[in-house]
Formats: sequence, C-alpha cells, structure tokens
Amino acid sequence: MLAAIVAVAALVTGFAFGANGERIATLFLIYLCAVLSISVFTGGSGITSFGHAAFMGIGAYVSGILTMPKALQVSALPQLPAFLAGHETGIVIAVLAVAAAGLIAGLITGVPVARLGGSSASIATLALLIIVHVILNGAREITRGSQTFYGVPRLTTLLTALIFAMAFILIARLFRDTGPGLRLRATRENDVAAQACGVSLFQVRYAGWILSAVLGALAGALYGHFLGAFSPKDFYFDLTFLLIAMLIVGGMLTVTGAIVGTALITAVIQILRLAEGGIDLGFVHIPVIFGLTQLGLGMALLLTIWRRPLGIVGLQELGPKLKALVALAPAETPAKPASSDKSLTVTTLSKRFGGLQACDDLSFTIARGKVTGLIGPNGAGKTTLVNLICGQLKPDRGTVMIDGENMVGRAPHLIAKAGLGRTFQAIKLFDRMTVLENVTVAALTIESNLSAARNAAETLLVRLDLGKEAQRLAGTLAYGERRRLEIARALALKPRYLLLDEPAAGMNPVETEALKSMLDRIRHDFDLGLLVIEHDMHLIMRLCDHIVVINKGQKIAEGAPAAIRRDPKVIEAYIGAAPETEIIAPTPSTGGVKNETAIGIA
Ligand SMILES: Nc1ncnc2c1ncn2[C@@H]1O[C@H](COP(=O)(O)OP(=O)(O)OP(=O)(O)O)[C@@H](O)[C@H]1O
Repeated sequence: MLAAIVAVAALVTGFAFGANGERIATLFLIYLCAVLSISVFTGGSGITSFGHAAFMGIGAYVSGILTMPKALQVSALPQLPAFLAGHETGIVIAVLAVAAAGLIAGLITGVPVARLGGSSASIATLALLIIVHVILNGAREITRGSQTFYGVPRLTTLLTALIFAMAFILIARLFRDTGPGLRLRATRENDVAAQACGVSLFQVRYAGWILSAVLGALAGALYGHFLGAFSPKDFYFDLTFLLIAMLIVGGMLTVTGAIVGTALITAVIQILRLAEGGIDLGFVHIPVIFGLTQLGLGMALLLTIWRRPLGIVGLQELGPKLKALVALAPAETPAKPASSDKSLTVTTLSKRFGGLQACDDLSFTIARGKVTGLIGPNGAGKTTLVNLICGQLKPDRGTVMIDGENMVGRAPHLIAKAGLGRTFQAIKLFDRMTVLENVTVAALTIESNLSAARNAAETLLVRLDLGKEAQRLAGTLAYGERRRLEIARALALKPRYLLLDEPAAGMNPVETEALKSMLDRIRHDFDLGLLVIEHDMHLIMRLCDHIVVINKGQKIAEGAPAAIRRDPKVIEAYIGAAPETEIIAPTPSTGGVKNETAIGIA
C-alpha cells in the first residue's frame, strides 16, 4: 500500500507537471531511497547516523568511474590508476560494484559504531562522514579531488528511481518486521532488557548498519547518475542535514515516517528555493533571501523536535503487518548441555563498588522445580546479586554455574540463551513495540524462525492472560499487565531458571494475589527454578520452598520459610534490634508474645 501511494504520487507529479515535475518526482524518489537507507539503521537502533552521505558519495563515485565513457575518461581522469583506466562497464556491473563497495565500507565502519552504541556511535558516524569527505578530496587521480567529477551518464530516470524506491520500501518494511529488525528495535527501546532476551547488541546493530550502508551506496549511485556531475561537497553536511531533517520530520521509527518526511521536505525545499530568489507577486515583492532553504529546514527540524518528538507519523505504520515471514537470520537454538546437575549454583560471589562491598562471598543454590526466595533489607545487595548472575555486572570473584556450566565472563545475551530469564525491579519493556513483538523478540532467541517465534509468543500471551492485548503498544498497558508482560517475555526464552526482581513492587493486595496465583501456575507448568526477590513477606513466605536472606552483602540465613520467620538474625536485620529486646511482631501466630518474634506475616 505504501509503495502504491508513493508510485502514484511520483508518477502523477512526474507526468502532470512537465519536465520540472519529473525532475522533482525523481529527486523525491532518490531522497526517499537515501532516507530509507538511514531509517533501516537509525530507525531500528535509535542511533542517529550522520554518516550515510559518505556511503552515498562512495556509491556515486564508484558507479561514476565505472560507467564513464572511455573517451571522456581520458580527459576527465587522465591519471586514473592502470587497473581502472580504459574500462567502461555496464550499469548492472556498476550497481553490483556499488553494492560491494557499500558492503565493504559497512563491514569496516560498522565495528566501532555497533560496539559504541548511543551518542558515542552517532559521533563515530560523523567522523566517518568527515573521513570519507577528506578521502574523496584527497584521491584526486580517481575523484578529481574537490573539482567537479563530470561525464557520469545520466541514467536515473523517473522510472528507474521508482523501481529503486519500491525495492527500498519493501526491504525496509521486511527488515523492520522480521527477526533482525525486531531485535534491533528492541535494543533501541531498552538495551539491557534486549540483552536479557538473548539479543547481542553488537550483532544486530552491525547487521543493520551493513544493510543500511549497502542501501546508502546504492542510493548514492542513483543520485550520481541523476546529477551527471558532482563533487565531494555534494555528499557532505548539506546533504546529511537534508536527509536527517526528512527522517526526523516524518518520524524515524517507521517506513511511513520516512516517506512522509521525504515528501514534505522535498516540497518545502522547492517552495523555499523559489522564494529564495525573490518573488514578485505584483502587489508585493519578496526580496532575495539567502539561505532561506537551510533556514526553513532548520525551523522544520526544531518545530518537529519540540512539538512532535516522534515525527509527524509517530508510531503509525501504514500497510499490513508482515506476518509469518521466515526470519532473515534465524537464531540458533542453544545447545542445552546434557548435565545431571539441575541447579543454578552461586559460589563465593563477590562484588565491591569502591569502598562498598555490595556482595560478599555469597553462595547458595536455586533448584529446578523449586521456588527460592531472596530477601534482605533495602541496600542488602539483592539486585547486585541478580545482575552478577545475569552477566550485567562482572563479579570480582566467584562462580555462577547453570546446570554445571560456569557463566562468569559470558555476555548477558549468551547467559540468557543458556537458559536464564529475568525481570527487572524497574520494569523494562520495549514500550514502543507491541505486546506481541515484546515477547517475540525473546522467542526469536530460541525458535528457528519468525513464524515459530510468533506462535510461541502468542501461546504464552494467552497463558498469561495477555492474549487480548497482543497488538497494543507495551507502553500503554496498566501496571499489573506490564509486570505480567515482562514475565511472559522472560518465559519466551524457555528458561531453565527465572529470576524475578521484586515482581510485586507497586501492586495492591488484589494484584499481588493474582501474581501469586500466576507464579504458582508457572512453577507448576514450566520446568524451571524460580528465584524471587521480594519485600512482600506475606507473598514470599507462602510462595517459596526455600529462602536465602542477605544483609549488607552477606548471607545471614537460609532455609525453609518457617525457620526463616523465626531466625533471630533475620529479625534483627529487618527490625534493626536483637529479638531479646522484646520486639513483638503483630501477627496472629505470635499473638504478641515476648521473645516469640517473627517477621510480620500471617
Ligand atoms: N553501580 C553501582 N555503583 C555503586 N554502588 C552501587 C551500584 N549498584 C548498587 N550499589 C550499592 O550497592 C548496595 C546494594 O545495592 P542493591 O541495589 O543491590 O541492593 P538491594 O538489596 O537490591 O536494595 P533494594 O531492596 O532497595 O532494591 C547499595 O548500597 C547500593 O547503593
């Protein structure tokens, strides 16, 4: 549908408004290809790329050199190296060479970009733009340096641009809604949660970057064959600014946004360019205003960021959702070791933050099929411990064995793949993705294709009473539903162990009761070991088979709930005084009898 709208709009403009209309329509389609090439990476990862004009430059020059007529080459590029001189290839070979050049450029430049992430990655893309600009200027024998590179056959017609634009829309949509794109979008929403779902930040960013580099180079070739003559400055800041403005104004999160932004800014530019030269309307004369186009672009950008940070389109994607497509990069199913040891065992795990020993020689076991509770007063080190087990933090010493395999030193996404699911104290969902997509991201880690992952996710949502919410954005869910979705997402990993960090935090008693029933069901239905961190003693005492208590980073007790309730060290840690000091817990079981203290549960 998107492609059809673009095609009709471009063809109508192209044929109804003469040569100028055709030029504008062609330019719009070329810009659209360029914006989509950025959107594949930037829209997916949330990392703004300022470097794609560089890929376009590479594409334009590669195709220009290869397709330049031999006769012109002699005068335009007299110093061309021998291996390039005297060759004139057809456009098909040139396009393949452009794609290869984009691939190589993407492979090389993607390493720092994918490793860095965030604003550091954006700055790296800016460095890329500058480096390529300097190279294009410096390689005079091949590019004519800062002089105009001419003699490039003007092969880009309205029709060729349209064919490319259609292909780009299809690729961008396919990428967005299939495995790699879904996982990349998850990293944009929350990189820590994405890793906990088994997503390798580096791999998905790298894949997205390489694809976008290839598309960028192809868009550049298209642009080069439209211009016929260009110089390095045509692929520098002005073009970067223009493309980024198109992406941001339309909305970088969707393909629809890229299309709307490109169309709008192309139209605005044409109008501003007309006005820039001065307009005489008879009754009023608008004088020449230099830089009006750039000024207009800047204003559009500012207004959008201020009034609509997600762009005009926001999160709305036009057209059908691409379902049941085979994932482009199926995740390999983790080989679960055939071990007789079915437990998650933590041994002498320690972590110090500066002068604070957050975890001190902690050792305990989470057994499969059992619910283990981890309790302790505020600041005891519970979350730090979970982060150490999940690989989010590196321990100073100690081991974390999952069914006999040591996890220490492994990246969080690999530990997730090895069978460890988790939720977070402060809920971390992929808010701008649907409920179904949230769970599918995790299911993709263990299922072989997108279809299977989607089916597994749907089944899980139904089991956790979220079936009806599947197509809602996760950010719009109520609090209790958000907690449930986080658990559903963790279960999609088919974990052998599931760590829940304060699942009842912020819940009212009714919601907590529902949570308890759900956890009972999970423990019954799934063959996993549960570790539940909670401050709600009422819940913990009824839910757990075994409880580990830590205070100031050290384990102070462990055992069955009944024993823990009356453990003097536990009571002291919670109440802050020794039980001998006649503290009476107001519970029916103790009835307020001195020295029969228990921490407050019924
Ligand atoms: N990244 C960090 N850098 C420095 N100190 C930290 C860091 N993370 C945690 N701490 C400190 O380590 C101690 C243990 O914190 P942690 O969050 O693990 O406790 P907790 O038992 O989960 O507390 P709560 O029940 O309040 O969530 C606290 O004193 C905390 O301030």
